[in-house]
Amino acid sequence: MSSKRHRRDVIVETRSLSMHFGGVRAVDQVDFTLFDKELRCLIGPNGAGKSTFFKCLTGQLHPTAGNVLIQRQDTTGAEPHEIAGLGVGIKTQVPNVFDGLSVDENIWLSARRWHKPKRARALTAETIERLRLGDIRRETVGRLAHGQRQWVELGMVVAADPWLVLLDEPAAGMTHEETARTAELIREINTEAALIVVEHDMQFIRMISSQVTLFHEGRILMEDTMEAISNDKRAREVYLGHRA
Ligand SMILES: Nc1ncnc2c1ncn2[C@@H]1O[C@H](COP(=O)(O)OP(=O)(O)OP(=O)(O)O)[C@@H](O)[C@H]1O
Repeated sequence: MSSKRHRRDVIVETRSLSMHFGGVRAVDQVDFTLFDKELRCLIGPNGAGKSTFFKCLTGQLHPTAGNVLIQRQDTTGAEPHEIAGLGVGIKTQVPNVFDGLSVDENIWLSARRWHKPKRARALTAETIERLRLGDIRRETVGRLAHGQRQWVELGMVVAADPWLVLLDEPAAGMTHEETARTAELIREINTEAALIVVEHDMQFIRMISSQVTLFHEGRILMEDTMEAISNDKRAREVYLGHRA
């Protein structure tokens, strides 16, 4: 990680970011700011625009208008591999593992994509330990349970040694225990990197106790702690009423 960055540096910014699909304003003039080492969850009811916003950050979608800046660099319209090349770890909802390879091999490939062999080996060992994947390191990923596969994917993100991590629903389909373990992993990753996490599971958000950005109809309705959002009448109406 760069030693030039400080905790209060703005590392992700969107300016009037919009993504329209025909007449649907999925994301509508969103101004968003993330500081270094922050852990931020994006929540909102179905169709609020969280995933679309996330995809504009990762380069999966190219916005209709406005700008995305990552470390003050304008990345509007960049491709996902270009964003990853800045040292950003991305986990999308679409699985990104090699089913026929072992856990070790998957993680090594990810580390080796960005680092020289010696550093890649060290990062692989470190990641296996950090994510407690030691017991399954030689297993073929295609044979793992859903939760374990998700952790291998998280491992692949971590193995690249990113300074910013973007995760789309990392706890989707997990049991309560797996969700708790994933929350623990995310807090651990946050000791070294900033994160933006799109998530539905409010229990999970409470477990990671992050700042939350609440989306509604393509816009940011509120930014605060989960507790403050739970206590806000309007936020409850648009979101929590359906879920809490
Ligand atoms: N590729 C697309 N083409 C057309 N409309 C889309 C497309 N992707 C998203 N939308 C629309 O944009 C709006 C925002 O969708 P988005 O998936 O970003 O919401 P979300 O907050 O992530 O919802 P969910 O929690 O259901 O995933 C919705 O009205 C959706 O139908």
